[in-house]
Amino acid sequence: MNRQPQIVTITLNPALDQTVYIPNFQEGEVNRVQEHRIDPGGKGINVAKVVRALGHPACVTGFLGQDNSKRFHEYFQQQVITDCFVEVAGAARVNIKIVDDHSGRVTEINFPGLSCGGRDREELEAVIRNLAGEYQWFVIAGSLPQGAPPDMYGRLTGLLRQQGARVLLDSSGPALREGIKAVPHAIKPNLEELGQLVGRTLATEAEVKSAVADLLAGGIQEVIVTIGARGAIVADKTEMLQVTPPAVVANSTVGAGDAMAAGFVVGKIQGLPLADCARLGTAAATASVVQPGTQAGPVQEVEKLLSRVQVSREAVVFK
Ligand SMILES: Nc1ncnc2c1ncn2[C@@H]1O[C@H](COP(=O)(O)OP(=O)(O)OP(=O)(O)O)[C@@H](O)[C@H]1O
Ligand SMILES: O=P(O)(O)OC[C@@]1(O)O[C@H](CO)[C@@H](O)[C@@H]1O
Repeated sequence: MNRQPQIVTITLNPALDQTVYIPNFQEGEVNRVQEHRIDPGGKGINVAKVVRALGHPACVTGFLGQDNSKRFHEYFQQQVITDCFVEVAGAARVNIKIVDDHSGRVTEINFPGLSCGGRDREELEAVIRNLAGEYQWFVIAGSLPQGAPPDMYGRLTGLLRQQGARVLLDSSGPALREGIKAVPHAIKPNLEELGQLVGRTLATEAEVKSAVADLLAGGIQEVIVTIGARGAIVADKTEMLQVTPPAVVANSTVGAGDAMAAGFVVGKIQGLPLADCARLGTAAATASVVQPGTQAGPVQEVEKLLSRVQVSREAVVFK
């Protein structure tokens, strides 16, 4: 079988991200919205939009709710993203992202989202089995919909691995804990998610490195730990790198982690070494942070940022 180096992303619980800009947002007070926008999102969909912005083909699958699926289908058509979503009853959630442009703080309100049943899951597995025969890299990302068993990502990862595909898993809580039992090729937790996964607080560089080393020893090939504006630790069996983004004025940090995953996987399919995958991921993440709402940065911006990303074997993230 001649597999294409296309990236398929799996989003079981998509969202319309409603980003509201409120200067000096005050909890418990009346707050007035200055600007707002809505973007089709959910982690896997965000990964696909960045993959496309970087000039690579992307295919998306997962569940969409039939009551508002049109909005997503139209978006995929506009962005020239191959659309293999399975429709289920209901509507994708609307997640609220409150950006305080004075402090730069983002408050996220994420709803539980779609519900799926056994038939829905069977239909999706059939779609994914077909795609696995054709494509090589899969990014499974985000929370599980209601009704999905906690080991659903583990099951999908196992199915994809059996067919020789590579999986990057980006989730949190029980979905991530159960998912890694199927040993995905790579994972991309943020610092908090990594702490929850290993069951300990990770405050120092040594603590993070030891958690990463434990995961690599368990068979995961690449681990990316994102730490917001401070950057990321990116590791495989041979090296552990620290990557710092250039200082930028953030417009919305929502989806920055998804952009990092997208750039990293694009680097992998281009056959780049780990340091360059980390650099491309970080440049894509930084470019997305500058954009309003949950959007990809343009490829020209990513290219300009590449040389300003610092990749080091020394302690730069926790210095
Ligand atoms: N304020 C910022 N300025 C520059 N780069 C940033 C900023 N915030 C995040 N980044 C970049 O984005 C990457 C991912 O950020 P972060 O750790 O916030 O991801 P995340 O928590 O997984 O995000 P999400 O779940 O919203 O996608 C970081 O490693 C960094 O390179
Ligand atoms: O509730 P989940 O599935 O964990 O995260 C959903 C979400 O916050 O993740 C994306 C940013 O990474 C947003 O587009 C979306 O609203």
